[in-house]
Amino acid sequence: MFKINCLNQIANVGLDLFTDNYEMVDSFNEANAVLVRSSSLHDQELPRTIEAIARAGAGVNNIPLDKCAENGIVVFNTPGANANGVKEIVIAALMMAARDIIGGINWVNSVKEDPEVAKLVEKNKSKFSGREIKGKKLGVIGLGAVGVLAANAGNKLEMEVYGFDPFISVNAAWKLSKYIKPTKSLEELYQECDFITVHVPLTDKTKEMFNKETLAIMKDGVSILNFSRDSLVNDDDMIEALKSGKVHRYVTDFPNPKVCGVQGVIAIPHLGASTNESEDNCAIMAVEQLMDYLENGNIKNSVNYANCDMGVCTLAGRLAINHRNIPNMLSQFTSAFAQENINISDMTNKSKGQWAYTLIDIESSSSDCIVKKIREINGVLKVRVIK
Ligand SMILES: NC(=O)c1ccc[n+]([C@@H]2O[C@H](COP(=O)([O-])OP(=O)(O)OC[C@H]3O[C@@H](n4cnc5c(N)ncnc54)[C@H](O)[C@@H]3O)[C@@H](O)[C@H]2O)c1
Ligand SMILES: O=C(O)CC[C@@H](O)C(=O)O
Repeated sequence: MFKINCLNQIANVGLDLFTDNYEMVDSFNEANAVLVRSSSLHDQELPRTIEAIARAGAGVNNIPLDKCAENGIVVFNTPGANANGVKEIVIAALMMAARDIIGGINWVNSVKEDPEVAKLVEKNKSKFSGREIKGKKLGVIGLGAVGVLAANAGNKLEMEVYGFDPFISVNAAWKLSKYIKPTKSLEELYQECDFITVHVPLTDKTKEMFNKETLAIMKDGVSILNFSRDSLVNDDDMIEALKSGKVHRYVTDFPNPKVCGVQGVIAIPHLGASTNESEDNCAIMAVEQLMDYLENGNIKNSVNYANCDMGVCTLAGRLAINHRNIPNMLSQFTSAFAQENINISDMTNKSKGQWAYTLIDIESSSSDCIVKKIREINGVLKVRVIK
C-alpha cells in the first residue's frame, strides 16, 4: 500500500487514477509520495519514507531539488500540461495592458447608482481610451511550453513577434511559427518591443532580470507581462519605472505588498494555470508519473534525476538504486549481485548532473542481504525493492 499526501488541492480526475493499492494520508511525514502545487517545501524536513514528489505544474522553485536528490527523492513536474491556460491569460493581459479595461470597469462600478450613468459613461469614457495591439512589437523571453504558445498567439493577433531563448529545445523550435523573429540578445528584444512577456523559470540567473539597468534599455511606455515568477522582477525598480512613465503597465500573476495598488500595476491572483483543463491535465500527468515510479521504478519528467524506463518488470525481482554520479558504482553493484549468486537479466543506468539512478532486473527475488550490501556502498542514497 502506497501512502499519498496532497499539499495543495489536486484535481479529482487525477486522484481517481490511484488504485486500491494507494491510500490518501493527511500527514507529509507518513507519506511515500507527495503531490504539490505552489506550497513551499524549502523548510520541510524530508522523512526517509518519501520516495517521490510530483509538482502538478511547471515551476519547481518551491522545492529544494538537490536536497531531495540527496535524500533519494525523485521530483517530477508536468511540462506543458498547463501551457494553454497560461497562453490564454497572456492574451487577456495583452488586452488589459493596451486598453484601460480595468480602470474603466472600476469607474463604472463607482457611479453605478447614478441614474444618469449612461450619460456619464459617454462623457467620461475618453479617460479610459487605449491603443490596439495589431502591428505592435511583442517580445517573448523563454520559448518553452508557454512561450511558444504565447509567441504564436501574438503572431495570430497580427503583432510583430520577437523571441529570445538561448536554450530552446528542438521540440519547441518545431512548434514555433516561422514568423517569430529570433533575437540574438535580450538587449535587442528590450530595445525593439512595445510589450514584453516573460516565460522562464526562476533561477539564480533569471532572478531580478527586470531591474533598473534592463528597464532603462527598453522603449518608453513598454508594458511588461509576468506570468512566470515574482522574483524575476526587482519591484522597487519596476515601481520607479512605472512612476516615470518608462513602463506603461506591469501585469503580474504574483501580487505582493510592494506592487499591489501601484498605479499601472495589474495584479492577478496567480490564475495562469487555474482553469479546469490545466488543473486536470497537471493532476493526471503528475499522478501517472508517480504511479509508474512507485510501481515500476520508471522515471519520466523528473527535474532532479534523469529519465529511466525499463517498462513493467516481468522477472522475479527489480531493484531501484538512487546514487551519486561517481565512478565505479555499477561495478560495485554487479559484484554485490555476483557474490550473492544472483543473475542480473537487465540493467539501466542514467545520470543527470551529480545524481544517478540504476534499475536492475534479476532472476530471483531480492534478499535482505543484497539490499543491505548495496545500501552500504559509498555513494548509494536509497535502495528500493520494486518487486
Ligand atoms: N502563472 C502560472 O500559473 C504559471 C503556469 C505555468 C508556468 N509558470 C511559470 O512559467 C515558467 C515557464 O513555464 P513553461 O511551462 O514554459 O516552462 P518550460 O520549461 O517549458 O520553458 C522555459 C523556457 O525558458 C528557457 N529559458 C531558461 N532560462 C532562460 C533565460 N535565461 N533566457 C531565456 N530563456 C530561458 C528554457 O530554455 C525553456 O525553453 C515556469 O518555470 C513557471 O515558473 C507559471
Ligand atoms: O498550481 C498552480 O496553480 C500554478 C502553477 C504554475 O505556477 C506553474 O508553475 O505551473
